[in-house]
This record gives sequence, C-alpha cells and structure tokens, in this order.
Amino acid sequence: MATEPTDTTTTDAADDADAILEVRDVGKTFSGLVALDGVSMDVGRGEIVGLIGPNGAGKTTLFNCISGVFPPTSGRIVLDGEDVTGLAAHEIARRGLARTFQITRPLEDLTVLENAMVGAHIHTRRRAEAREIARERLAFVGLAGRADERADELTVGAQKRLELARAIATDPSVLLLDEIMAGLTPAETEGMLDLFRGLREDGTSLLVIEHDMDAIMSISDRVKVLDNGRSIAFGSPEAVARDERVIEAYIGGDDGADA
Ligand SMILES: Nc1ncnc2c1ncn2[C@@H]1O[C@H](COP(=O)(O)OP(=O)(O)OP(=O)(O)O)[C@@H](O)[C@H]1O
Repeated sequence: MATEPTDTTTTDAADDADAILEVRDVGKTFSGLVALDGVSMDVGRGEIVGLIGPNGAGKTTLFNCISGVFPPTSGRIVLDGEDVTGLAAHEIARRGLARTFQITRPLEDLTVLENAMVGAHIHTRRRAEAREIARERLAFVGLAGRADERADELTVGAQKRLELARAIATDPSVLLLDEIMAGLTPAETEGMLDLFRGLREDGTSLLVIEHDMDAIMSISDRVKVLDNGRSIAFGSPEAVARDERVIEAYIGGDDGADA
C-alpha cells in the first residue's frame, strides 16, 4: 500500500484555467475493494500526461471513470469546465473525450474505412461527411492506402493505428490511450510517438497509460503515478523517475511491476 495519499513531486503546471480535464478526488470501490482512493490530477490543453503504476494500480479504472464506462463512487470529473461526472460514455464522447481500449477490437466484417467512420459518426449522420473525416484521419495515421481492407486482417501495429484513427475521428479535445503501444515493435512505437507529437501540435491533450517506461518518459510533459489506487507522484518525467516512492512502488512492490 502506498504510504500517503498526497502527491510529492508536484508541479501542478496547468492551473484550473488551463486544464481541459480535471479529476477531483476520485474514488472507486468494487464490492468493498478500493480501486481508486481520492485521486486528483489535471491535464492541460495540448499537454501529454503519462499515467503509470504497477499492475492493479487503478489506471484503467481511472480511465473508465473519466470516460463514463462507470461512474466514480466519489469525486468529480470536469471536462473543459463542465462537470461530466456520471454521464454516459457517449455523452462524454460528444463533449470531446475519446479513448482507446487495452484490447484492440476493430469491428470485424467492416473495412478499415468503415471502422474509422464509426468514430466520425458521433458528430454527423451524413455518410459522405463521415467518410471524408475518416479518410483524413486514416491518412494521418498512415493507413490511407488500406481503407478498403478488412480491419481484422490488419497486423497488430496497423490495428493500433486504426484504433487511434477511430478515436481521433470523433474530433476529441482529450484523448485517453490505454496501452496503445503494447505489442508494437520499436519502430512502430517510434511511429506512434510521432503521431502523439502531431496530435499535441494540433492542440489535442493526451492522457496515456503505458508500461514502456522509455516511451512514456520521452513523450510525456508530466507523469502521474498510481500505486494501489492512490496517487504517489505527479510531475516532470525527470522528477518522477527519481522519486523514492515511485522507485519503491516498482522495485519493492510484491505484485510484479512489469515496467
Ligand atoms: N469491473 C471491476 N470489478 C471489480 N474489480 C475491478 C474491476 N475493474 C478493476 N477492478 C480491480 O481494481 C483494481 C485496479 O484495476 P485496474 O485494472 O484499474 O488496474 P491497472 O492499473 O489498470 O492495472 P494493469 O496495469 O494490470 O492493467 C484491481 O484490483 C482490479 O482487480
């Protein structure tokens, strides 16, 4: 168990005025199991924040609370100044938050283009418009030439890029990425990091769960660390990497930290 619930390495860079996403004192309990215990953080506009922690730390649970898969037991989620706590996932998505899932799951039987169109349809019912947005996003992720292929026949690396294309076809201001680099080759990981940089340049904010420490430390403006449902650090990659509680959580943990 983490020693204290408060952050140590904090440079609370983005003050509330600049924050596009605010997580305020969020708790989540599953039948008595405390998965999140008073977690607070913010993501600034055009910022990349890494979210790390040993297995079972609560990272995906936090994503689920933010994106409306289920409501937090306590605390608030504020998106672009609006309290979205407890709203349904599609309502939160329409307000500008997109996410990818740990297990990539393209819609089988659909083409690459049709999968990307699913994202675009969140804002438009017109097929032609959705197709145009989807093609543009596929081009961004490097899949323009594969639009008519069946999505389930893509390689893992290409499926991850399709997952990203589908998410950004919703035109998000905040993008939550859950281990989108898992299973990628080093070259594919580099390619994905370039896409993240491109999104940041366009003003999109990213909250990224990732076990690849080199990747997360190189891409993140700030890093948030969870351990056993609690926040143990939030700050620059450099500060977090030398934080004793973070080192202890990864090295001293008994649950097989895999990073
Ligand atoms: N739907 C659920 N029902 C019951 N318990 C859950 C549920 N989702 C998560 N948990 C529990 O909450 C805790 C946090 O899990 P979570 O998946 O959020 O961790 P994580 O940091 O994403 O881990 P990993 O790196 O292994 O994906 C774990 O003890 C997990 O078993």
